[in-house]
Amino acid sequence: MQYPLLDLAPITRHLRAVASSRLLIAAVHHLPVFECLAKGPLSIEGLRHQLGLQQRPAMVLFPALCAMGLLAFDSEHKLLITPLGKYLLVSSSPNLTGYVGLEKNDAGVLEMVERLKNDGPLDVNIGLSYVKEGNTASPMDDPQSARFFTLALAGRAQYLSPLVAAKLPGKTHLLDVAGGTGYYSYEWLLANPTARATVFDRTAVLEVAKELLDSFSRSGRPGAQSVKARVAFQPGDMLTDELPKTDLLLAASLFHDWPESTCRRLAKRFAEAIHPGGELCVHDAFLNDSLDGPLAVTDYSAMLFLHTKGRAYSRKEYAAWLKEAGLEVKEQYVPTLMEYGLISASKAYTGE
Ligand SMILES: C[S@@+](CC[C@H](N)C(=O)[O-])C[C@H]1O[C@@H](n2cnc3c(N)ncnc32)[C@H](O)[C@@H]1O
Repeated sequence: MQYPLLDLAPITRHLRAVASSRLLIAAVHHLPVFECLAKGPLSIEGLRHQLGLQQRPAMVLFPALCAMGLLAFDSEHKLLITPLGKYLLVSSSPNLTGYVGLEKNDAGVLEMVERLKNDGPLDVNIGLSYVKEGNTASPMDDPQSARFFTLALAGRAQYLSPLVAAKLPGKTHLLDVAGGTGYYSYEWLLANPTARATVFDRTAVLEVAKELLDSFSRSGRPGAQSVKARVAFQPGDMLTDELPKTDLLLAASLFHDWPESTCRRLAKRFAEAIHPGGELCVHDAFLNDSLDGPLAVTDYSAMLFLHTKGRAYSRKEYAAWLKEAGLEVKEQYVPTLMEYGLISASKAYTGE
């Protein structure tokens, strides 16, 4: 790779923008967001109730409309329509509602509307990408689709992992939960030549990770050959199985696949797996604490909403779960690239 790295964010921004276009059309033509607010500002909860939306779709839609400059928060943290957003009211003359409605019956828009209204697909037995929960069949357990979804993330992980590895602390053992390709572990082991790592994921995903480790070891990069013997692959269910104890736990692009209640549960499970003095690092893209952007992340959140059980969260939301799990959250935010960054939290020594 060439250094300094070129930020690939423009590519993912364009990719994700389609999901937020669908949010915009849905908000104007299928959920009367602007008409509801025409009577005056409403709290998030107030607007959510008027629209009949559950929490997750509301927290995908409202921040996105703020990031687009169409809604904003007033001094009482109520949502209002901005001067730009007023052009999406049928009572405004002129307005762009007709123009925005050209694609209102597009299949992708209708799918977004269904998922917004229902907080996910109508058929709850549809296997969602990157998610394995309970007895519902998951594409991550089917060899063919697990390979497809895992390899789809390989380029991003391969590109970001040297940067992430350089910013992670040096410890003796890394637990890469839901590690996918395992690239974050391989790069971290290259940077920490005596450390070990465990990649924890579903069996079918780990089959792909093992092949990628083989190529990584044979890449000819100095030290790469020594990495293979220091990696363990552990198949399992991170929601129910006991996790190996570790002094550094990485949760890369993981929490955003899950609803808030599961994120809380995961934070607790991860905190339990960390030795006193150890650290938990989250590599992800974060909403502003004010929940009104940035646009690149609200676009991403719309895409995550369509394909997983999650959405993008703010650093404040992560901090609350990690604190609740007994960890000490660090103030520092370490940006990487492609809108991602690292936040971390440590587990206090017990003094034993
Ligand atoms: C979005 S991918 C992230 C992969 C990797 N951390 C990365 O950043 O490239 C989420 C991963 O979570 C794994 N996963 C989902 N549900 C799981 C579960 N219940 N137990 C273990 N792994 C799970 C998936 O198989 C997938 O590899």
